[in-house]
Amino acid sequence: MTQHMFFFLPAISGETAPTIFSGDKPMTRTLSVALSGQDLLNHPFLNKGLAFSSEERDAFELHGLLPKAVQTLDQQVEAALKFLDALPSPFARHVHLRELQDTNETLFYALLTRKIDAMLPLVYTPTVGEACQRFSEIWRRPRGLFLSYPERESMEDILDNPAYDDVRVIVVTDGERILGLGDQGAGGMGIPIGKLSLYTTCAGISPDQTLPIVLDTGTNNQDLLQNPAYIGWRHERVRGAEYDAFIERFVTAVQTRWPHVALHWEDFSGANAAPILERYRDRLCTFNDDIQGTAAVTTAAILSANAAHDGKLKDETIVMLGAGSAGVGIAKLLLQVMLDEGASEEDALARFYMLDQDGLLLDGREGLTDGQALFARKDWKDRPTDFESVMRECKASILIGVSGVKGLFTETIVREMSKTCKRPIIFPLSNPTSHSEATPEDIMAWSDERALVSTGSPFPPLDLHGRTHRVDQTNNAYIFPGLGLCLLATGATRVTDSMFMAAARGLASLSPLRSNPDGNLLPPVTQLRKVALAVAEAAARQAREDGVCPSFSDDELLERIQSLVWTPEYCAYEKI
Ligand SMILES: NC(=O)c1ccc[n+]([C@@H]2O[C@H](COP(=O)([O-])OP(=O)(O)OC[C@H]3O[C@@H](n4cnc5c(N)ncnc54)[C@H](O)[C@@H]3O)[C@@H](O)[C@H]2O)c1
Ligand SMILES: O=C(O)C[C@H](O)C(=O)O
Ligand SMILES: [Mn+2]
Repeated sequence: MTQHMFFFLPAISGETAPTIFSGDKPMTRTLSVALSGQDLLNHPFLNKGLAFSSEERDAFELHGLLPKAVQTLDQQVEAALKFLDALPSPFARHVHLRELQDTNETLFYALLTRKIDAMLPLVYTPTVGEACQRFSEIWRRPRGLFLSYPERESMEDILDNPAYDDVRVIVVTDGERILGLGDQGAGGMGIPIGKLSLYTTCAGISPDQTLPIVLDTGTNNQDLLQNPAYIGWRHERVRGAEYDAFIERFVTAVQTRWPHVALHWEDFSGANAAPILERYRDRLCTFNDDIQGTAAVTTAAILSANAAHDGKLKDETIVMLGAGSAGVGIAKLLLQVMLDEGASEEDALARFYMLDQDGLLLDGREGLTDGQALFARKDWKDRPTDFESVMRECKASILIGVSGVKGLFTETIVREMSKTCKRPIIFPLSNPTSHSEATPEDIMAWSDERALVSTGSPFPPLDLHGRTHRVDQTNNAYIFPGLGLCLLATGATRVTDSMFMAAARGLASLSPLRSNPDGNLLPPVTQLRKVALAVAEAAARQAREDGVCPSFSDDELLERIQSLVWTPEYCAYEKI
């Protein structure tokens, strides 16, 4: 494995990680590089393809290996876009983009940053879902780490590789709950790769500081177990004490290897996500994106809707369809907003109706988690608990879908809600597109175009009152890149819930609806870079307030955030 082949600028101060570029514009600078020939071309972070100048081709023994033409990054981007355009499907485009990522990261990120609205659905939701399902077909070369249960004794040695010395942020999954697509085993690797490419695209975190990890603890997906081409550990999932010990060993190994790393958990099952977060959140700098990131973006969208008509959340009635990681996470943050607005806990809790696949959560139901028990109704004895009946009786003003099940927001449900609510807020947040609780088009038709709609996956724009209206994507992609940037910039030792609240308020402050009554709840994905910086700044101030990072001045915080931002541009190379 190659290692230490390039030098970085010194850290600006304290524990800030080394960066290659400073500020939002790349500095014209020269990088000292030790690799040459095939090794240099095979290094995705250093490879420039045809953009190596003729002097560099002399110095790095590239003549003959490259065809004669010399191209600029702009020309490469144009050529790549043309090629992508001609491919037959989003899946084919995803596969090609992944290949670009593994061969020339600068070009890959130049494409993503310049064409984020077109690229996001290809490298991320929804196409990444299909990529996880078909991961065994498309696996080509190593990226990130597969830490499998049978190889647990070697985990520390695997992490010890000097190639990972600069890692500052890890996204880890065990692949058990991939979007709404269930258990994808080792194929779940698509998700950490996709999430981390957004850390770089949106927040400018240098790709060499990121590490995607799959904890391969088996799979209960029978199709995968029976597929001779399956790339993962062909074994049923490890459970109970053995699973917990494996997670414990992983966290300890990570903490020993990188004491200041930010550890992001993603797409664990509902049964494991919250307990893991509770176990480790006071031990290291860690968060669960499905619980906390989702809560923050949803809260931001709802705060934006409320602000538009001077409403208060404590006066809304919320139905949450889905009582797992996302459902409980969102409800807890919304509850905090109501408490901040001055509601009593009792009054605030009375505003929530949370349902799962067995209907309304009722006090005393067996098997409720602590999070679910908090929202279980005490006042619903002997009444029907199915979704339709609850909707008929509770007069909801906000309906959130995090069930992972397509089509649950039926015409009856939406019409019922629209009877008693002038501007129903309806968010089918389940991913990917095929698992959305309803389409925006249907919701608008069934609500006489009165609903405020937002989805988890991207949907095409709507034609509303003769105008084109962008569909908001309430996806945690609006939060985690900026939060990660905050953690790296501040060196925060812990991630507090109030940092997610601050992130939500920071994002809500950018809502187009604030200045335009017909505007969207959230800024467009083309502004995700700006969003990440705003989220990072808001969360960083809160981290300081919460005492989980040094008490930097506002200027220092901003400088530390901005100094981390890596921009995908080539720099000149000189031979060491
Ligand atoms: N938009 C976003 O940013 C975002 C973020 C996180 C999760 N999600 C989506 O939310 C969904 C759930 O994720 P999660 O992490 O909470 O999963 P989870 O497995 O922890 O929870 C799923 C919940 O849905 C319930 N459910 C299943 N079938 C149901 C039915 N027919 N009716 C009512 N409830 C039903 C389950 O009982 C469970 O409570 C997934 O589709 C995921 O893609 C979206
Ligand atoms: O991955 C996404 O698009 C959002 C979310 O984390 C999910 O699990 O659906
Ligand atoms: Mn997720």
